[in-house]
Amino acid sequence: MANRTGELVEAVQEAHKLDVNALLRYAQAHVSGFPLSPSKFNLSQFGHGQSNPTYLMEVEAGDGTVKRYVLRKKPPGKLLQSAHAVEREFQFCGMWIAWEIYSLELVEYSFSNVLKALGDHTKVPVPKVFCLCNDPNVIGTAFYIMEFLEGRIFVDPSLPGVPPERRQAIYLATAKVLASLHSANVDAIGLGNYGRRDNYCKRQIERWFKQYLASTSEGKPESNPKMFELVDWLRKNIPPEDASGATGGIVHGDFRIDNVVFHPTEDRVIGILDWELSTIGNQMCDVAYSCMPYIAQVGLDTVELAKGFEIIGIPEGIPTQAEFLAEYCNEAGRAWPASQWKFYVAFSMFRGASIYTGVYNRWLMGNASGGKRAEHTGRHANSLIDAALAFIAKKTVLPEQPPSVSLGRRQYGTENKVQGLPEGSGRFVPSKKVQELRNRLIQFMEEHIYPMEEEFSKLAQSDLRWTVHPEEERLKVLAKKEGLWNLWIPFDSAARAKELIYNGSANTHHVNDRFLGAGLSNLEYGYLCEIMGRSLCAPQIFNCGAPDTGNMEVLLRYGTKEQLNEWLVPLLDGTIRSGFAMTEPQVASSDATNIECSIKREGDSYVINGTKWWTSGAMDPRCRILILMGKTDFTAPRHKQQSMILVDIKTPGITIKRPLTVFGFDDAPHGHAEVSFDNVRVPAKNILLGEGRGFEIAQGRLGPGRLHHCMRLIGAAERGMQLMAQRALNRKTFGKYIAQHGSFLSDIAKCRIELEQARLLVLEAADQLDRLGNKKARGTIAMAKVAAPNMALKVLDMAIQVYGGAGVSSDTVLAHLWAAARTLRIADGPDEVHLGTIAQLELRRAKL
Ligand SMILES: Cc1cc2nc3c(=O)[nH]c(=O)nc-3n(C[C@H](O)[C@H](O)[C@H](O)COP(=O)(O)OP(=O)(O)OC[C@H]3O[C@@H](n4cnc5c(N)ncnc54)[C@H](O)[C@@H]3O)c2cc1C
Repeated sequence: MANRTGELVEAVQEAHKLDVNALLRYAQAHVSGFPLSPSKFNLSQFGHGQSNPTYLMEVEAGDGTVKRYVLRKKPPGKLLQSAHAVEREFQFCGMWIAWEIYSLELVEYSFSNVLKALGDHTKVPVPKVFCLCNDPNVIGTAFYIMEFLEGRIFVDPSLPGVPPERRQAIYLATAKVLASLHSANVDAIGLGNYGRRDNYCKRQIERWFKQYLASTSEGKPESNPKMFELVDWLRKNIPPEDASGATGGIVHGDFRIDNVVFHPTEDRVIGILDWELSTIGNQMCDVAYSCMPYIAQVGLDTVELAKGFEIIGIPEGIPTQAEFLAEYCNEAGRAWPASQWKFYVAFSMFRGASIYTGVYNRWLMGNASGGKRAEHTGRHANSLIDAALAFIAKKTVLPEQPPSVSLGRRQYGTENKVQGLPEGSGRFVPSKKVQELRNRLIQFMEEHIYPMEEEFSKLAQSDLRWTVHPEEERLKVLAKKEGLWNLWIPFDSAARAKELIYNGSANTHHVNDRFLGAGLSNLEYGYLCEIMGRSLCAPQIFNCGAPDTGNMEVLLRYGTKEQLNEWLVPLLDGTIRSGFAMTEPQVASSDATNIECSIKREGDSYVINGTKWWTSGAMDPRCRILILMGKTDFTAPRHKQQSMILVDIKTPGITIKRPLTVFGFDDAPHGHAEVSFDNVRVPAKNILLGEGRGFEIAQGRLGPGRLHHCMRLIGAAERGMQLMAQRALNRKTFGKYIAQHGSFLSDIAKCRIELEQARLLVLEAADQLDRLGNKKARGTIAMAKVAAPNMALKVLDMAIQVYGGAGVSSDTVLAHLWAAARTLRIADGPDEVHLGTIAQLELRRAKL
């Protein structure tokens, strides 16, 4: 939830009280338009995020109008013994810390000049500064009075309570406004002498290291040898652009989302606050610092360093770090910083560690301005040093290139143009990279998969039906080798997996980058998934089958590191398979609030009781893990009763009761099982995300995973078209090839029209999913889910018709493809539910 700027105030703290009369006199003399004989004057203090005491001045003029101003002053705290040092307050990652700055004269309140220059000469949104008072005799310290901005401040970077699509807009607006600040021409606006552009980081490393040494000298907290290691690395890895000043310009110094004021209702920035640390320097430091929520979060009120979004999962709607950066780079015209990113992030953490050590030292001496809240800062400093070193040790910290399909569908830099659509191409034409993968996939299908279909089908109808054909495993190894493995993984999920699985895991010796797909967007995968859909046995050979992809996506998004290592790694490797157990025979499960399976906490375990059916994949001998949805609290609000939990299929109390059949097909060896759970006890740590989060996970799971069915249905229909045309060109009835009969020509043409319509809709849905996220794309996804199976059924039915008796037999793949397509009018959520979604959106639009 955002806080209104006017609601962030509280009574003035005792230590920050000031001479109100003196203040009023000064304001009347120096602030133009300030009421001269106010009937009321109220002073309150902002409680959040103010490095220096900041007050709201509310003045009621004689005519009853109320004017609001903001006053900001230096803190009253004790000065350090050094003649040059002054104590200031500074926030790092959302909380208060005290910060010492040497050489105050470098920045002595001259930031008000920056605000003025930016306000007068650029479009960078900054509050107007009305006056600056350097005379400590007025209210005890220097201060300035500026415009009060009525708007919203997002105190928590995870934006709780904000709808996902707005989270995206808020982050992108933040990236944009930082870019606009960094684009200001300092020479043209008279700030050329505000600081030095070159060697900023070099100077800062020495300054903060000196500070660290001063805070850890004899009789003070012990120094951490790892800090020396970190400094050594930083000194050796300063990017060349730092020396040249190529990335030099205005640096805000404390640029975070909660130092930005948003418009009261629109997701645009109306002001950047807290300019005390601004200077001229290397702007990439601002950029890295603004990305800290993705990497690590610390605060005075927390004992431990909290993990960043890239580790714990990015809240829905918030762009990935790469997307946020891509937006910034695009707007600021900056090169993609992949090769320097380690340095800038590590530098941010190093600076934080030095600051925290200083605060801790003062806390031990009894004069930290954060009071008791500063007691954990020593630990934070060491955690930051550890985090910085761990970050440096990572294999990759950013993709080599910015996301090819960014949130705004933009291209970043000329070198990336080749990744986009070829010149003059249409909207839905695959890029060269995708086209190349597609060709390889088609070749693989022709050489290895279609020829094996009959063989696989024979085994599936034999007594050995619930065993795996050895050729299937051999083809999986081949697909891995050819880079056609796990292509479904969206690039952002791959980045998270890399982070969580590869770094420091013991269980990854056999897993490498090949297991994380080809860095594709959902749209790009759409062109490939379609090809796999031409054969029922293909998706598994490429490790792209349902329900594994949906389950892997759940683990990628919501699993803990331990869960990922135990279950996701073997799933990505294709050595085990999984099931998703939600549907129950006794209740209408298209409305998942009906489900009755109970998940009850008992000590360190959860105990599961209930019956599930249509648990696809549970018959497979390789199936090891089920994601089960049940209720942890039958009394909670309707959508908070459900939870998801990981269940090892071998747990006592689980009985696979029977395989279900679809029009007689049991889909062996994969199968769809009825499964009973009788006092099944699983460790409490197996819960996903937490109790009551089941629906939230289901939303995440059902987006991309379910669109895969639509993509495959396009492929199934293409297979139908191809078989239909071949048959019609080769078989004669009543003296003519079927293809010469007028009715056939009309039918096949209509099938083609419907197929192309559905394909475009599916691609559009995938594209919207990439650009807008699950929620905003839901209308188009719902349309695709209705259109694709209905179209495929029509085309396959027509192909079956052309094949006559052979069509309804199992001698061709058509009957099985048709049966599978028919289930998807139900299994992927009944048509009626999707139609309901589409209709609701339509009516909502009409009401606007
Ligand atoms: C081949 C196959 C594989 C499956 N795999 C899995 C799996 O792996 N895991 C899993 O948990 N489940 C799976 N399912 C189950 C599937 O998700 C459910 O069948 C589906 O959600 C519908 O639930 P239900 O069968 O209880 O039908 P019900 O909820 O009883 O619905 C029956 C019918 O009611 C009507 N209806 C429902 N809602 C509305 C509405 N809002 N407006 C108008 N009419 C409505 C529709 O005609 C619908 O078909 C699979 C099903 C099949 C056929």
